[in-house]
Amino acid sequence: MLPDRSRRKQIEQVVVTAEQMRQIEARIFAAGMPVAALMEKVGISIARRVQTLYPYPQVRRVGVLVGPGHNGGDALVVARELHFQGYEVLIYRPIAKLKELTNQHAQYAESLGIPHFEAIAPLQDCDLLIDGLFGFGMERQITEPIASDIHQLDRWSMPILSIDLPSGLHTDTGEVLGKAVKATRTFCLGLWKQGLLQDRALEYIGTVELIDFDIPTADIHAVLEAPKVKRVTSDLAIATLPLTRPPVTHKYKQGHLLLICGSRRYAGGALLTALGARASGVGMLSIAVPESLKPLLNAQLPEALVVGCPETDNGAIAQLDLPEGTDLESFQAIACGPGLTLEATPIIQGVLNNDCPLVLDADGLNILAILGTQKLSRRSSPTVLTPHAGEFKRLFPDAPSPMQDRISAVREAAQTSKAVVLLKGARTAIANPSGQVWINPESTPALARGGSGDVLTGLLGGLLAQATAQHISVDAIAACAAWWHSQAGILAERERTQIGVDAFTLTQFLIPVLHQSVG
Ligand SMILES: NC(=O)C1=CN([C@@H]2O[C@H](COP(=O)(O)OP(=O)(O)OC[C@H]3O[C@@H](n4cnc5c(N)ncnc54)[C@H](O)[C@@H]3O)[C@@H](O)[C@H]2O)[C@@H](O)CC1
Ligand SMILES: Nc1ncnc2c1ncn2[C@@H]1O[C@H](COP(=O)(O)OP(=O)(O)O)[C@@H](O)[C@H]1O
Ligand SMILES: [K+]
Repeated sequence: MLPDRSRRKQIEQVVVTAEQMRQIEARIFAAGMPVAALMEKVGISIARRVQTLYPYPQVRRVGVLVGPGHNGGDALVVARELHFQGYEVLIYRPIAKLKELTNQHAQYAESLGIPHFEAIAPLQDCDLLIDGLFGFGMERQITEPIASDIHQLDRWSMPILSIDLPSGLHTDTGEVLGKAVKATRTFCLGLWKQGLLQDRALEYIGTVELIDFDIPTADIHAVLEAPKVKRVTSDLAIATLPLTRPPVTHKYKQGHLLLICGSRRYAGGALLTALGARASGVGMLSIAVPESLKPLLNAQLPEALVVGCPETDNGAIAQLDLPEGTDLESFQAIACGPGLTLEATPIIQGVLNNDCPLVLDADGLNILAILGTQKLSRRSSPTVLTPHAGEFKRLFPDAPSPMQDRISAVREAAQTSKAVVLLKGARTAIANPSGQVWINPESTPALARGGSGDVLTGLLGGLLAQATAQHISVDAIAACAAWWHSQAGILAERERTQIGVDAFTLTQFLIPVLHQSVG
């Protein structure tokens, strides 16, 4: 058995579907753990957290929503424990027929004199609600009268704590099955459920915390074969980032990145991409921009080698004019796209035909959507695509919608294109061509702001150049870039409020957040 801290770090990275959770639990029960004992353990852990967060007598009246399955059973254990701690507990039990174990707990709660109701109205004056209607056994749409009762909760203002998942959310896709509870906090049980990491679930889940119930890691490994879905925790990201250098090295051993970005019309995008790249610590930074942008870039990034390129009439890059003796394969990575405009199509064709690890974003993706993603499978070096949902749809019209199950969408896109795909959003998801998925579990809507994606492209390009030099996998480094970028947004928000995080400010928080995280 692993020491507790290291085990906890590992399980925080694991993400499961309902089916995988069922299989893991089945192994635990087959090994001899009684179902009732596990329910007791889980229920008591939740009751303790409730007491810490909402202590008696500041909070007195607690309503407990009880469904027919084991989610309801957990809720009844919580109800009983809170009753013994002095809280006034009221139970809402809309479905009379309960699973056997749940029924036993219901009978015992009755024998203790805890009142129960079929209707929701008697719970109106509660200070707090515990939602144990449905967990990962939720299998069909919620129907009346429960749907209307949940609708009623939206009009009340007390906090709601959901057990395992907000009732009504699909465990894997985060879809609302008819109607769902909007939780203030979710106590996710044992392992992270995939649905809690989908953008569309975020409105429902509130703050999520994992209630560990000591699932043996051997049972997790036995069920979860690669490819897996992983949460990019801080521990995972910091362990992967190329943060230390050998004592004897030089700039070209620390990665040489070429950025190709900007046009006369979109000068700022080039600057933000370059500032993102600077923060990555890349050994050498070359930036190809239209000739007219060269003074701006030189003034802001004195350390970079700025290559001014001939321009089209509209101020886009007409051709790459790299220095004597340099070609596209001289770099450890190329990142291109922000601000290029569609006039830069020949430039994108050129980089696609070269064998250098490549990040494509913004207009790079819009041009690729016209050229077709089939081109990528002919590349022998890795390609990373960083679309937001709109770009994703243009690139992968046949993949599942990125507005719905983002994990299936990004996985299918990576498998068909043979690229690493980083689907931007509130919970950015990254997939590699073998089907491994990473999800960035923490971010802030402060990042929903023009230019913040450009910063990510530069940061990722710089990390990719270093990863190539240090043999770190491309998907892992893309996941690290998403983590670093959003952590910088979170720190910037803390210091400057949610509306204070413009993209330039974001670049100024990349190093401070790393400094804070590494300690
Ligand atoms: N299996 C275990 O022993 C453990 C389970 N735990 C809890 O058990 C939960 C899973 O339990 P279950 O598998 O019993 O499933 P749930 O309690 O999530 O719900 C399944 C029950 O709801 C019914 N149902 C599903 N969708 C419905 C709908 N739309 N309308 C009306 N009824 C519907 C099903 O027929 C079944 O009776 C977890 O989420 C967790 O809370 C925890 O206690 C840890 C241990
Ligand atoms: N609601 C949100 N919560 C967290 N992060 C977000 C949210 N919306 C956008 N982001 C992040 O902000 C960035 C926006 O990138 P992008 O859409 O390319 O913008 P731009 O092209 O203007 O730079 C992405 O990294 C994305 O993940
Ligand atoms: K629930």
